[in-house]
Amino acid sequence: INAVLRASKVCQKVFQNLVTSDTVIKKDRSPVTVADFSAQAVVNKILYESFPNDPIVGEEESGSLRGDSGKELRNKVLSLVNTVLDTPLNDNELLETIDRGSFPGGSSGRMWTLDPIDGTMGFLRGDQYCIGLALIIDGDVHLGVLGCPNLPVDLKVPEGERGSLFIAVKGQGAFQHKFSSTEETQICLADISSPLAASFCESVVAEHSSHSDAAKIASLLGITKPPLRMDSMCKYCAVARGDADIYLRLPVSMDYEEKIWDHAAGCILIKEAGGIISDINNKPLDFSLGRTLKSNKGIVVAHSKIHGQVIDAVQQVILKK
Ligand SMILES: Nc1ncnc2c1ncn2[C@@H]1O[C@H](COP(=O)(O)O)[C@@H](O)[C@H]1OP(=O)(O)O
Ligand SMILES: [Mg+2]
Ligand SMILES: [Mg+2]
Ligand SMILES: [Mg+2]
Repeated sequence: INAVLRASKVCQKVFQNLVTSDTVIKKDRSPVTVADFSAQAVVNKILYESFPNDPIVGEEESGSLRGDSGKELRNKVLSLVNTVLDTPLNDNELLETIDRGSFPGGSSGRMWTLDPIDGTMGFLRGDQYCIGLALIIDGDVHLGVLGCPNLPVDLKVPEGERGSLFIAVKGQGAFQHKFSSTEETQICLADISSPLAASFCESVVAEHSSHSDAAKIASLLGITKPPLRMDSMCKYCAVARGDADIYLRLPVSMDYEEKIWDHAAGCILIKEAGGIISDINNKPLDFSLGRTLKSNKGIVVAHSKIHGQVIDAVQQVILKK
């Protein structure tokens, strides 16, 4: 929790200092690059202090921070990281710390998986993004922490306080608290018995999840509410606390392999909040095969009472293609 909150703070600082309307209009990704590396360094360093022997499957690697060509970026990252760490890092320690995330994954032992910023498009727009961390033991997710700096504490009060943290521990339930307090409330999916009344959420970016297939599935299920479009793993958080009932991630290209850091923390959050998570073929997500979910395609999340009906509709639409 400490690691995710400090990484969230780093991302917020980057946004305040570096992201201007100019960077967004020019589609300049440099602020998010600084934030990606800084957040991964912060989480990896804090994990190392408590669990020096645990390997980490992290999204980023230090290549573009090395040498003369990486000096400017490296210096930006280093000074940012050292504003939130208790013991400062030097150049070499920074690179080593980031590259502690290079573990290839697999089916045995303990490992962490980290997405230092999920939802880069949302980050740059000032919308939703997430720092996602999960502990996997023998291929099974045991713990997930998701930091959502821009997610309203209550989605029904969109102008209210932002900054929501989500925690799930296997067998212990799912919880939310505000960034500004440590008081936890238990969360669960909205109770729903028919897809007719459901609302669904999906990616903002249509290249990540087919909006047209989702519209057909919604129509088959009789869903009339418009989709809640949101970047990042915040979609898992929204469904887990009942802001929406279904999360559809429908493959656009058949060769894309989902990454484990994009789903591990969300997966346990959904299960502990009483939901079902599978791929589009109703197969459980398999986190034991390396850095990607190579045996799965897409994601379907829903309350256990309607997940089967959602899968039937997904199958009808996908098979027809
Ligand atoms: N073709 C794709 N299909 C599904 N997800 C993708 C695809 N390309 C990239 N992504 C990943 O989708 C995530 C964002 O999802 P969302 O749109 O729901 O916010 C990112 O982690 C991004 O990975 P990457 O970091 O490699 O760009
Ligand atoms: Mg991601
Ligand atoms: Mg990322
Ligand atoms: Mg990325």
